[in-house]
Amino acid sequence: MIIQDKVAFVTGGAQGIGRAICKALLTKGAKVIIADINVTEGKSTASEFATEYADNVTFIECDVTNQESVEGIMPFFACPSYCASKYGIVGFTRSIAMSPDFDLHKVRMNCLCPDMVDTPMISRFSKEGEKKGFIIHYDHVKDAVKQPPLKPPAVADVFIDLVEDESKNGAALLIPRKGPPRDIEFPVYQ
Ligand SMILES: NC(=O)C1=CN([C@@H]2O[C@H](COP(=O)(O)OP(=O)(O)OC[C@H]3O[C@@H](n4cnc5c(N)ncnc54)[C@H](O)[C@@H]3O)[C@@H](O)[C@H]2O)C=CC1
Ligand SMILES: CCCCCC(=O)/C=C/C=C\C/C=C\C/C=C\CCCC(=O)O
Repeated sequence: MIIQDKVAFVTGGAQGIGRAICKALLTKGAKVIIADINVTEGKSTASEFATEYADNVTFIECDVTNQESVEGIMPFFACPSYCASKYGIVGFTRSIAMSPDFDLHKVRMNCLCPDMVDTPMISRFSKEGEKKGFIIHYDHVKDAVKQPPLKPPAVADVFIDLVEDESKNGAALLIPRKGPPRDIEFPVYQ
């Protein structure tokens, strides 16, 4: 798909991975709606981008859930409920992608499954995060957390590739901390 002049609705676009995706889309000439539950951060991000991209960016308040993760394909003992919600998104995405309605709407459904990304969210992988109930068994996970995380623009680059590649529908793309992104291969059940 050619991104220039398309309208993109980016949920969670005020900060972190969503913000990097907004920036990548604006760079490609899209008109971007930053949709986020955090009005202060959303307005601030929109006005910052508007200095360079003027009328191509706008903010609206919006409450939605949920974006995909590596935890949608691999179990993780430190946050089982979070992990379960991510498995759910993979199943939902692949189910919609194979719908017979696809021939009518032609909307492709794919998901990105990044490993840990350097955003405010990863502060939850800490002793403090454990005290607040975001994770459990911090002492068993802290070494994994020490490896350098991905940077949000690296995830946004893979997102742009996925949007531009019209051959992809129902894909789940793993973005590891080391090495190139790759398609997850799912077992075929007949
Ligand atoms: N940071 C990481 O290591 C990874 C994050 N993810 C997933 O990617 C997504 C984004 O994560 P980050 O950018 O790290 O998080 P973040 O916490 O930095 O940013 C999340 C953004 O979403 C907004 N938001 C939260 N709840 C919302 C709702 N109900 N409706 C609309 N907007 C809402 C927040 O206000 C914030 O602007 C999350 O679903 C996260 O689980 C996936 C893999 C790795
Ligand atoms: C090695 C771990 C790879 C982790 C990839 C990932 O998805 C990173 C997530 C970062 C933080 C998640 C930590 C805890 C999640 C627990 C609760 C989430 C609550 C959701 C919310 O809306 O607040």
